[in-house]
Amino acid sequence: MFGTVRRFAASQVLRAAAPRSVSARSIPQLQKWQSPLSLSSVVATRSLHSSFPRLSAVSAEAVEDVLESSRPAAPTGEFAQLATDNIIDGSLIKNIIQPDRMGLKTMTEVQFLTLNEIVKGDDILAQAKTGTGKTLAFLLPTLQNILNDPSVDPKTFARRARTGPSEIRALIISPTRELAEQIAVEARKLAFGTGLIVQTAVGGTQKRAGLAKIQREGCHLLIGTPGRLKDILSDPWTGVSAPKLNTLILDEADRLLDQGFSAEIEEIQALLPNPAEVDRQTLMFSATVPREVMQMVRKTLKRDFKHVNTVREDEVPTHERIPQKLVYLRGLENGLPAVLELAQKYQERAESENLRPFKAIVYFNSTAETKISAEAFSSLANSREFRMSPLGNVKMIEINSRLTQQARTRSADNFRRAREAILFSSDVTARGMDFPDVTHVIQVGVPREYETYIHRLGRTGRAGKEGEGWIFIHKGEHETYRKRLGRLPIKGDSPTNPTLLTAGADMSQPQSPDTPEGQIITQIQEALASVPADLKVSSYMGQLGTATSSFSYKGEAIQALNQLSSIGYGMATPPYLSPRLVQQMGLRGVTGVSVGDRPRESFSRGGDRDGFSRGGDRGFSRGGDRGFSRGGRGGRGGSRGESRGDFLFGDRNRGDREGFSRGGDRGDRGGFSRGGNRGSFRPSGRERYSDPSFKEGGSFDF
Ligand SMILES: Nc1ncnc2c1ncn2[C@@H]1O[C@H](COP(=O)(O)OP(=O)(O)OP(=O)(O)O)[C@@H](O)[C@H]1O
Repeated sequence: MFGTVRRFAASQVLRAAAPRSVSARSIPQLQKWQSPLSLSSVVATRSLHSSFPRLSAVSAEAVEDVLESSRPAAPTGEFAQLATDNIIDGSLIKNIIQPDRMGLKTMTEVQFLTLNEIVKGDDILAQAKTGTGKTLAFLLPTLQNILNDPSVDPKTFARRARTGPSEIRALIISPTRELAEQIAVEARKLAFGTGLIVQTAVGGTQKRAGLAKIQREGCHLLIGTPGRLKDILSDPWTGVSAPKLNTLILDEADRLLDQGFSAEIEEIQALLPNPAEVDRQTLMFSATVPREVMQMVRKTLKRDFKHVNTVREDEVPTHERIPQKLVYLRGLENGLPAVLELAQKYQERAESENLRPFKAIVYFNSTAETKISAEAFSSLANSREFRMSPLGNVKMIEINSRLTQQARTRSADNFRRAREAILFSSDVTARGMDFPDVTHVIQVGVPREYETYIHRLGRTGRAGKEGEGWIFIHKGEHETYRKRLGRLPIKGDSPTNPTLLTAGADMSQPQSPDTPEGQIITQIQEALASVPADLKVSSYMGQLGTATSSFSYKGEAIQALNQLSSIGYGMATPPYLSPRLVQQMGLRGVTGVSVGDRPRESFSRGGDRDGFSRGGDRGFSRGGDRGFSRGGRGGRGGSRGESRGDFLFGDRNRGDREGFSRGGDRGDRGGFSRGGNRGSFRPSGRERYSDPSFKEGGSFDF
């Protein structure tokens, strides 16, 4: 309502009558597109509390309209009709429907239900399952609204005239860099030929080059990650400001409003024009909206915001049609063999049953696990035997916040393009990333939050396609699993007839070369043998935080990790933990903890199996080159007190928090580009344990 007034006040009304621009009020044709949402206010409060228990924290007066969950699920409305009816500009629609462009025909439910409200200017909280087209749902009406703005002259754009860096009309904030870039790609496709200029501001990229581009070309729609946006907008020297901003969009809104980002989002809002002077529409989109963030939602949206919820009341907020399976691992060391077995079995089936080839994302809770797994599988993939196998064309790709932004973008692009691949990933890709044809999402360990599970799973089965979800956990994590994920439709694997034999195999025993599972385990053990020792230590340390919080008993977690280090990694002894860390983690007196301040080398020596000796001491001396030395990890060298030695290798210094744990990998920060004391990373030489798993217990300084 306010938005309508704002957009079509005075002189704007004239413009609204022009064929190109559209007003919900002035164009009668729009009425037939009027989403049922506007009719649902009478049931708002009831449905809010009875139908969406996860949202029960919202106070009744905060929400004016909530879409009844019983609405038809089928998408309604052809895109082409929107142009015919003069609701959306013809160029935008052409870009959507032309087969050589986006090639889409019909709106999805969330697109249909939010279009009218956004064009009208309402504040919206939209909740729809992963992969249901939320990006286009906010981009299309937002670009239309910019075109509707009479102070934006498309002819000027057509001549590619300079528009200036302070012409920003809409701002999209995304929690990760990859997602911001993906949205920008989509926005540029959509805006093609309209003259609208889309720019990005993401961390890890050269700030100066990005700024110069904005200054040179101007900007109507700016898409970025919180830190970089704040940097740019708060620095008067950049010349980039948004005095005419009409629309603020928070994608993955719940993530942006949780503790990790909320302060920055507030700071960005403070840099925008005062909403009392320049009316602003705020849009929030997410697949999940946990109750903890609802207070922030209320603070950020207007009192009369609309809540569009396409998640039906009888439905868990994930794709019910995607089969999800739980597999118990005998030991943590069984995780990678189980991944390989799953890949092999599927690929064999794919060939005979003509299924899509294996394209999987394997999620881990720590960056170090993604690194060690990618390294082991890459080495495996280089073997002749593997290349000749049905998995021979599968690309092994790694993505996490420890990589440079360039490498992250390259990994995401490679995986997007790949037909057959495994992406070993931290949570940097868990939200919003739209990789085509992902057949499997495999989660190793219990994810730290329910929402994390849902978003990760959402990388498969997108846009109506098939997919499978798998979760591998140690039996010691059962209780945490039950509490976090117990209500989801995840089927336990049959104990009597297990799908993955390697998951339950005793890996401490010699493996039979005559059984497929024996071969797989040997392959993985050999591949891990070639992994440098520092990676093994960092993986152990990375998992120390996650395991001690997801296992019911710390002793069991330590035992499982020690077994992983010896049987899985072939280490002679588990890494030593400094007395201080042991105390901070409450591990004093726990059986199996190796307390000590020994030099790093002493615990890193490769095991007695062939190949481990290679990865031994040498690995540590190279440690700095392996991507761990960036970001001012402050004094990794010999001058540092050895008492902290055992932390020099963990990816705890922040890397794996990539965005989804508090203060985590925060999209814009991953590249250490700032090196400041942001989040929990302190480059002062005082290492800080910031593994996501410590969320519950807080971070530790030592
Ligand atoms: N109307 C449509 N018809 C068919 N496909 C569509 C339509 N709209 C979007 N898509 C496609 O669906 C896929 C998922 O869209 P998108 O990435 O926007 O999902 P999302 O809801 O934002 O998911 P997430 O919650 O994971 O961020 C994309 O490949 C997109 O091109």
